[in-house]
Amino acid sequence: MMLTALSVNVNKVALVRNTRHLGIPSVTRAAQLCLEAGAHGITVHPRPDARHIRADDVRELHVLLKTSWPQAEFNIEGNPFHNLMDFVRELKPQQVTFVPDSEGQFTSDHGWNLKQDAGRVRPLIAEARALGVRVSLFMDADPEQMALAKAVGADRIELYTEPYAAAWGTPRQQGELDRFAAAARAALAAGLGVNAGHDLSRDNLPDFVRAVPGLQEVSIGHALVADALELGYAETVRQYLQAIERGAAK
Ligand SMILES: CC(=O)[C@@H](O)[C@H](O)COP(=O)(O)O
Ligand SMILES: NCC(=O)COP(=O)(O)O
Repeated sequence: MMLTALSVNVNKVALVRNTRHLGIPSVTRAAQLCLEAGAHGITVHPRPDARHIRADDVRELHVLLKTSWPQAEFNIEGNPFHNLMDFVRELKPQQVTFVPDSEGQFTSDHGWNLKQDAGRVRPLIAEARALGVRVSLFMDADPEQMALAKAVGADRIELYTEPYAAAWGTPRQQGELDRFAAAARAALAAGLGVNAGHDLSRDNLPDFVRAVPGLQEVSIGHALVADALELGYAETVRQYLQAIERGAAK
């Protein structure tokens, strides 16, 4: 059975770093320690307002991965109509994740509506793929949109998991898991790979991994960095990898 890859999102390391002009905590050192502990990749979301990840962080992480971690994946997220495509053209990461966020948005909180956006994103997906970059579309758990994601040229979708995370541990949990499983099945049936992310944690991860078929990658940042403040990066990554393994176990 395929093991779900863990991609660590280091946005929040950059957020703390940006509150002083001292360069600490280091984003590249956080990535190094997470990769040494077994993380399969690094994710960044260089928002246009540079509230956390800055262009220099993206370039330095690209060099770190290329020189020291060639088997690890670099996943750059963002809105392709803002600053994202400049990074895709310059760095050609293994994966780009198109996220329909507005410039000042508090955080990502919805997926694409391809019934209205397909025509706009199609050429940018084609451009990224022509550069050899895998394209993932940030999507709500809506089975109807999955065939559209395939038709517009995406390789994968990333399921926006906040609704599941908010339901975890409540009577709504199973209903949300069923909804996400149905969306994943629709994505797989359409020939798409399945990623997931947003508000995933070491507590809610096992149930999600167990319920959602074909889950290739989870990208996790906020909760993981919060845990690393208590446990350190290495122990935290170890516990997140264990959480994935617990979910994958029969
Ligand atoms: C797309 C998504 O759900 C997250 O990867 C996003 O990067 C979160 O952004 P913030 O870290 O700015 O909340
Ligand atoms: N795509 C999700 C991601 O990269 C991190 O989201 P979060 O764990 O910070 O909510």
